[in-house]
Amino acid sequence: MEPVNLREYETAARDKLDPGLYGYFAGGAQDEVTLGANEAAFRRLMLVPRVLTGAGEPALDLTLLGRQTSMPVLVAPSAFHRLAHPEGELATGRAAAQAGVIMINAMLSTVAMEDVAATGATLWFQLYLQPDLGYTEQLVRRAEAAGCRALVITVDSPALRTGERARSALLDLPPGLSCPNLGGAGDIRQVTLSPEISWRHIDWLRGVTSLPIVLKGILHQADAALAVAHGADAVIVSNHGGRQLDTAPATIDRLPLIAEAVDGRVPVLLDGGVRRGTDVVKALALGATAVAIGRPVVWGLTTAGADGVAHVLALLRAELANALTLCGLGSAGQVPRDLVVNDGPAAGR
Ligand SMILES: Cc1cc2nc3c(=O)[nH]c(=O)nc-3n(C[C@H](O)[C@H](O)[C@H](O)COP(=O)(O)O)c2cc1C
Ligand SMILES: CCCCCCC(=O)C(=O)O
Repeated sequence: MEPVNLREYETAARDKLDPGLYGYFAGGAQDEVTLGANEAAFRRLMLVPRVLTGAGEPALDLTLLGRQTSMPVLVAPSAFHRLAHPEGELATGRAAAQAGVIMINAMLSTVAMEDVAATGATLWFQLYLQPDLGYTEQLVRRAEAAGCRALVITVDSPALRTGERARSALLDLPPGLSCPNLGGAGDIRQVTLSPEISWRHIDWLRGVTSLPIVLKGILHQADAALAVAHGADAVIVSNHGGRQLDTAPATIDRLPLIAEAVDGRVPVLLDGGVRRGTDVVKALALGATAVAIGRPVVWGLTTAGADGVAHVLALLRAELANALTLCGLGSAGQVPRDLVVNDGPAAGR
């Protein structure tokens, strides 16, 4: 039977995947405290609807960094889509194009960015800044030439996590799979996650490209303010889906402070644990312009390729529209702060 929500897509994908691969996609760092916290924090928040507003069918579309998108949901960057489905990121790109949403293509994509761009999806390119600036600049130029519309710099990864589930499968891709964005042999070992990367590198990047720069992995309000001061065009509140620093806080809990620090100067995006349309509404109420989803896209891809990803996006769109309507709202762009109260079952009342 076809899955009817994003959680059912995870079950369907788990049933199809080799257990080690499922562990890589589903897992988080160490004790997976952050992984669990992302979803738990959404469940703690409750929505207080308004009634008799006559709002009509809700509008979901918006303009993000100069590009039209059909709803405030993006495809988060995730590596190695060909581990999930033979067509890999090509299938994901087709689904994103069909849904009219932005796809953030990972540096560690198993399909070249040019080929993903050819699907017609609006692409942003995710990059781990490399200490070798010449190499980094080559990647930037390639992303510009491929028509990527923004660079998403992952800033939560000065090192790779330790253990356990999410670390498996990482270093050796099966024969025939590589990361063509890296050039050469496309070997993951060509990527350095370096603790030497700093704001100086963001300044350097700002000087070499006119593409919008998005910093992904912001959790502290002071870093959000620094991001704006260093010329970032957007920030993504993210803990890498609980896959990097374990016991980092849930993203939705950090969002209000970050939105306050940014104060409307650039869009604030969020990822981590978004599984329902109501989660999207909560993030919009707490100051996000849009959200991104990581694992649900991989589950859709595993289950049914491009059709599965398209269905995941369609389900979330329908849930979002329904949640807005039930809240008495006519637009995803105008979700009031007082819609959300921190009053859920886990709050101990
Ligand atoms: C299998 C997998 C691979 C990922 N690969 C990357 C990556 O290459 N670069 C990156 O910035 N984030 C990566 N992420 C993190 C996602 O971009 C995103 O922050 C996270 O998945 C959001 O949480 P969610 O999965 O709960 O939606 C990855 C996440 C997963 C699950
Ligand atoms: C050497 C870089 C490994 C990054 C792996 C991709 C990723 O971000 C993940 O969470 O997995």
